[in-house]
Amino acid sequence: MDHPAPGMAPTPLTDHETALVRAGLAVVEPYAADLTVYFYTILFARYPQVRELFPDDMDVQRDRLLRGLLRIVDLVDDPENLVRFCTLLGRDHRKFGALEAHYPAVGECLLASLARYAGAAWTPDVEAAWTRAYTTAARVMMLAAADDTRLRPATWAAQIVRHEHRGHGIAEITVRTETPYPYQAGQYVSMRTPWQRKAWRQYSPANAPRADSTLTFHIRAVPGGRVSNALVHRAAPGDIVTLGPPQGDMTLAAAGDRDLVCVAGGTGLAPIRALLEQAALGDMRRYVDLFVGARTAEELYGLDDMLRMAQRQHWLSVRAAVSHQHIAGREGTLPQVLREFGPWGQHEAFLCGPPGMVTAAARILRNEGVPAARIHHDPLSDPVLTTPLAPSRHEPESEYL
Ligand SMILES: NC(=O)C1=CN([C@@H]2O[C@H](COP(=O)(O)OP(=O)(O)OC[C@H]3O[C@@H](n4cnc5c(N)ncnc54)[C@H](O)[C@@H]3O)[C@@H](O)[C@H]2O)C=CC1
Repeated sequence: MDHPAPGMAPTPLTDHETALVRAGLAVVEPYAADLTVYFYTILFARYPQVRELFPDDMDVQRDRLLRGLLRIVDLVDDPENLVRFCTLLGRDHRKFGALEAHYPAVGECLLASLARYAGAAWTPDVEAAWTRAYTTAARVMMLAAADDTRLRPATWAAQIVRHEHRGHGIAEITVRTETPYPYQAGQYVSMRTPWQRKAWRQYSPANAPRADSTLTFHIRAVPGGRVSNALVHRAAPGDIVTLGPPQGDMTLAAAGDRDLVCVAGGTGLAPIRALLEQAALGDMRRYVDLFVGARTAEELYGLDDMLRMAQRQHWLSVRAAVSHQHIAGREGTLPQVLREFGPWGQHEAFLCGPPGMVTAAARILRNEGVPAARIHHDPLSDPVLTTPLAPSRHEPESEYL
């Protein structure tokens, strides 16, 4: 797990300032989509040199700004987690080429956008509280980025050394980094291709770290997904992709020594596979129940591999669930099948796959008495504006301003 550098703890906002920041956000929230368009318009008009840091197609980026902003506001009275989030965000922003000079520019345009949409609610007190919140977050990000510069590169070049189609638009792609890429099994990685140089997408390596600096990704081409389509249908051995720093807390270190229940939907098998490979390398003293789901039996692309692992590892049992096809003994959605087995109350859970599946499986586990802190998954891309502000203080953070 990444820890913030010492000495970064900001002076916490007072309760009054926190309330003002939250109240300000509540006023503009109904106009959030317009606000983010306005923000980028004035940012690029006032600081044209910043434009080149951003992708041509800004749709995903707008959503990320909101996500990051909401996260910061959510943590504004929780200095420890605020520092942790901003530290990761600052380190991750190195890959975009973010410089210290950009932070005041972003702050100025953000506050101007908030002021415009908050109208009369943008009082001097609200402005002062927002200025302090932004300055605090930006300062932590800048310090973290500067510290990180001394420790590791901003990005890693990786050459594709194997590219195999696994059917149903899924490719298994192995890359080798020029210099060692430090990550833990279960983490995810942002990647960019040579064809869309500003577009970064997240993928989880499907393997535990290897001595030969190779990583294998399972990537499904999704409709309109320019990066995933390029990786599946255009990329070939010899092409160079770029990796950003690893992220995510879904590692074995998070699991204590309890038995595990792992639920993997579609290509969500990747990080779960990495975790199990990592577990198999150690002295395994716990049991693992793995549920692998797909829409059709043909799409259970990684099942055989997992069944072979279960033959070698006595601690692993594997069950498959097929949701859109009648297959005796395997029919059902992952949440349904999960409910049939158990009990899971004493387990540590790792979930990965479509957000709807992860949410449904997490709900079942919670109902069985598994505390939220023992249910691990990467952040879900739920629509930001319908996400409540207050909960999930301990959810792994990852999103990118
Ligand atoms: N680190 C991460 O967070 C990773 C996340 N993923 C995500 O995993 C997903 C995989 O997509 P596909 O392979 O197309 O999966 P898919 O659409 O083929 O579905 C896989 C399984 O999830 C179930 N499922 C889908 N939606 C559900 C819902 N709303 N409720 C209950 N069960 C549901 C299906 O029945 C099936 O068993 C993508 O959303 C991808 O972004 C993939 C890899 C890593």
